[in-house]
Amino acid sequence: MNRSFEILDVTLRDGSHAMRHSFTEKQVEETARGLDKAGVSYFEVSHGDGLGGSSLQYGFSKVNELKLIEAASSVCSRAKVSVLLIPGIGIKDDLQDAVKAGAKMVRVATHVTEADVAAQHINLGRELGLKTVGFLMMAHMASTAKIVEQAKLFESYGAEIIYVTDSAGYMLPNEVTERIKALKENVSCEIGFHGHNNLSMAMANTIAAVEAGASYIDGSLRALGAGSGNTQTEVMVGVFERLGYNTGINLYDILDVANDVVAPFMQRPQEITGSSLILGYSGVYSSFLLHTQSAAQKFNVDERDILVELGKMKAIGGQEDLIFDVAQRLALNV
Ligand SMILES: C[C@H](O)CC(=O)C(=O)O
Ligand SMILES: [Mn+2]
Repeated sequence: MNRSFEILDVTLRDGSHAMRHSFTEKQVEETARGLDKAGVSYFEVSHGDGLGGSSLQYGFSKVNELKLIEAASSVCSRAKVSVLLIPGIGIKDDLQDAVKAGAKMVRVATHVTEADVAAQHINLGRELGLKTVGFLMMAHMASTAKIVEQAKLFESYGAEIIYVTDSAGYMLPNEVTERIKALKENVSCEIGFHGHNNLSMAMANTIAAVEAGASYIDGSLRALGAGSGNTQTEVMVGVFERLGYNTGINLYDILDVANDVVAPFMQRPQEITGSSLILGYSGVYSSFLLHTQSAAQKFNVDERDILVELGKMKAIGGQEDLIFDVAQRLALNV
């Protein structure tokens, strides 16, 4: 039986945020081997902020991501490695190097209103023969009409799949349904959805996305990802089987890699805490969580106040330095 949709696992990329970008080759190799055995078709490996993300602004990687991509690719017999690239953070050379290391898919990620910065990278993805995806981040910050407009740009550049990305874990199922349906009606690419669980909506939103026609869905093992984490891959396999879909993934095998490989290296349980809930409530980029915790500690202010303020300012990915500015202002009461 053909798969009803593809589950794309992002443990080794979104999980990099939760791991403070400290993945080792051994962790990556063992996770990749397990994902491959379980029947996952695509999984992502990069710094949490994509190729070239290792920096003072985002956090330095313990191990160069090209080595991690190589390690993952070397143990896969069926699964293909995807990489994330934010234009300007990652450059064309990074993508070419990632292909040499074994990448077979690129997801070119932009803020939801900035698809126009992705043309060159999407073109390059196609030229290199990669499965090429446009990934619209912080999708809650734009109207459905705007998302359709931006998706049409991605499509015109050659993207084969377009993602609605709930980076802040802010969206509710009806909002996901509306956006995915509109994309299905207005572009001919396949549609994907990437969720975060800050308001405990990741699974409900994922079901809404699939029922509205999404054919690529992101998840991570043990939910390892930014903020409260992503839709949990192994739980998705169970839930969608119960709903009558064919995920093509073996439930016991995916449980084994989640529990025997990923759980032991997690730095903390992936739960909804006060601060990670506020990310969703205020519409703040999930990967701001750990930076906010560091800033709150440094300036002795409440993490939640920083996040609420960032939400009001409509801060977006790439503005991580604002977190420290806000914490300092709160500390000085100015
Ligand atoms: C660079 C981001 O972490 C991409 C992502 O996973 C999201 O926006 O969510
Ligand atoms: Mn994410």
